[in-house]
Amino acid sequence: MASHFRSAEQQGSDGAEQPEAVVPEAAPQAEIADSNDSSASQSDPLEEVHVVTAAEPADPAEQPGFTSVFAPLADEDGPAVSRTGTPTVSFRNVTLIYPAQPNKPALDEVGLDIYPGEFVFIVGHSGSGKSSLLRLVTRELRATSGQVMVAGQDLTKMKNKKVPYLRRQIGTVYQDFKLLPDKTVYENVAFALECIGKPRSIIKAQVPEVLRLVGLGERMEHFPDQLSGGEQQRVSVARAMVNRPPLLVCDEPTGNLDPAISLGIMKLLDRINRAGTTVVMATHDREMVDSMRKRVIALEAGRVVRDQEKGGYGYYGAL
Ligand SMILES: Nc1ncnc2c1ncn2[C@@H]1O[C@H](COP(=O)(O)OP(=O)(O)OP(=O)(O)O)[C@@H](O)[C@H]1O
Repeated sequence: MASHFRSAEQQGSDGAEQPEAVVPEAAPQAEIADSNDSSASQSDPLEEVHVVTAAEPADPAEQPGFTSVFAPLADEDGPAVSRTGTPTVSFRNVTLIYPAQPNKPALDEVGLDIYPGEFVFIVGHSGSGKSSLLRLVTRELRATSGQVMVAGQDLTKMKNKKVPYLRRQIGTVYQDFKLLPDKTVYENVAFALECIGKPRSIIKAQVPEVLRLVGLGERMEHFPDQLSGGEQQRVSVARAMVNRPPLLVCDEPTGNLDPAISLGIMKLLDRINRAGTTVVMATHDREMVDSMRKRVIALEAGRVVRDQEKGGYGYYGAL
């Protein structure tokens, strides 16, 4: 599968590098809000392929040849992912040490490759390093040593000013949804596109489409506090996917949801993956991991202790 990523080097303008800072826990979604980013151009090849224009009929999904970020629901196994070409995510001897814990690496010499189209669960005890690993992928954090590559770009060397361009190619979904409470469902999703300078016509076409696809077509004018937890998580999935990112990073997306609702979210993420998006998900949800039979990477004390095709939640010590 070809990579849909664009090089951050091609996207940013040159200039003096900004001082490096550890980006706070806050939302990568908010990081999309790069108001100085004038290069959210319509000549973006990724977006030209996928964009739904206002001139199209009300339901583009009914048009011949329409391709969505969501594949049809399917019971059979998805297509095998060939692990060739440039990995979407590649870690080489990655160590991460938080200043507050200098003697205890959060990640310790981690090596892994995740290829385009894969669906990978990251599992492990609390504190094993799952969130830290994901935060390296989104460049919320920089590795202390080693190399983190995302779509061939070396994030350990990437200048801060290029990070927003990386982030707009990575959808993120979190346990706590991170919705803006004073914005409607529609506005929450539209905001992600507004922040990267999308024209209003594109926003008006694309936001209702993605909300219909997550089953919230009738809830667009509701506010987050009028929705159930599962519905709020659907909004955050819609927000993550509205710009068709090739990589979706999820940190405990079902952590606040009951099992039945979690299943619906997982089916949604599975459809997104089957439509070609690489999904990397940290989770404690044993039942979900066991039922999905996807690739499982297990961490223990910051080290990879298991990397298994069609794995189960398992026991972290087992190799
Ligand atoms: N900001 C921080 N400062 C110092 N240490 C941190 C920080 N964030 C995480 N850690 C430490 O890094 C290690 C890995 O934490 P991390 O949050 O990545 O684990 P996790 O597997 O995601 O845990 P959980 O399942 O509870 O979310 C832990 O020892 C944790 O205490």
